[in-house]
Amino acid sequence: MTAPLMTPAAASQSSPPPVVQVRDMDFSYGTSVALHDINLSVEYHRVTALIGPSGCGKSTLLRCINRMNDRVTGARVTKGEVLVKGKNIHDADVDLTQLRKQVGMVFQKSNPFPKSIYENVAYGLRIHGEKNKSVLDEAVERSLTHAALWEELKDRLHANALALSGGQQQRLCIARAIATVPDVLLMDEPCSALDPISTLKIEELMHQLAKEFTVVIVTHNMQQAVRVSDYTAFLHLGKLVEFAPTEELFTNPRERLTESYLRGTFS
Ligand SMILES: Nc1ncnc2c1ncn2[C@@H]1O[C@H](COP(=O)(O)OP(=O)(O)OP(=O)(O)O)[C@@H](O)[C@H]1O
Repeated sequence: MTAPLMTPAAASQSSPPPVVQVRDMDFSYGTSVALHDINLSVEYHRVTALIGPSGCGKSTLLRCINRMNDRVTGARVTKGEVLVKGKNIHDADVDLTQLRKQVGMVFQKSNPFPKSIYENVAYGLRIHGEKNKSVLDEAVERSLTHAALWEELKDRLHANALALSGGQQQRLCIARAIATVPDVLLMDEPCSALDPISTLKIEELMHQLAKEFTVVIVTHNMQQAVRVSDYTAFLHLGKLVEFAPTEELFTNPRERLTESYLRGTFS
């Protein structure tokens, strides 16, 4: 007897759940609502881009994934939930340091510490108690390799990170963020302060990084979203208007609002 074919429902049951799930989430800064009823699923080992006009809530949504908004007085999720690997990140037993190890972040402006290249990358492991030199050495080499910096920097690991170029500093920040092997890497306009060549290097890195991690990137640059991402979410006025595979969203958007944003004909 031949085995019955798997139904689509059974097939979807066997695939892993998304690494990040935002469900029915509202978010406010004090009394000002910044995000309304957001639903977003981020798949493992994919690059997901958040796009939309200035002030639509891209960075706020990104920072909800590792509770970076907790630093802002009065900022809070007022409805819904955010799950990382199935765990609600607002549960009372969530340790913020562990969460930010699991969900690393790279900012718009590179922010290396005024320490050596080696110490910048080893930092996250050290604060989690790692003292073994060979473990640290291995993590520094692995992370700099993933950030396409090892060959450039391996002979000057003890030089001050602030002496690096802007593009190298940003790749060093990527190396620092991945040294603790996060599940998810959040990138908030990581190329906006960089020249075209440094931007290209970081864009080239993204697909490599997604082999090991899951990447969520905020970008103002629609062409960059097309070049680097597998999925794109378009936000407008705090609402997630459309979320789809990038090629589909850019070539055949379902929503008129998405289409007019892509065409640059917003009224
Ligand atoms: N720290 C804050 N306190 C109060 N309101 C804030 C804060 N940060 C952002 N907002 C507000 O929340 C809304 C969304 O801002 P956010 O920075 O998330 O948008 P964005 O799409 O990332 O914008 P941009 O593309 O200009 O960076 C805006 O109305 C903004 O003014």
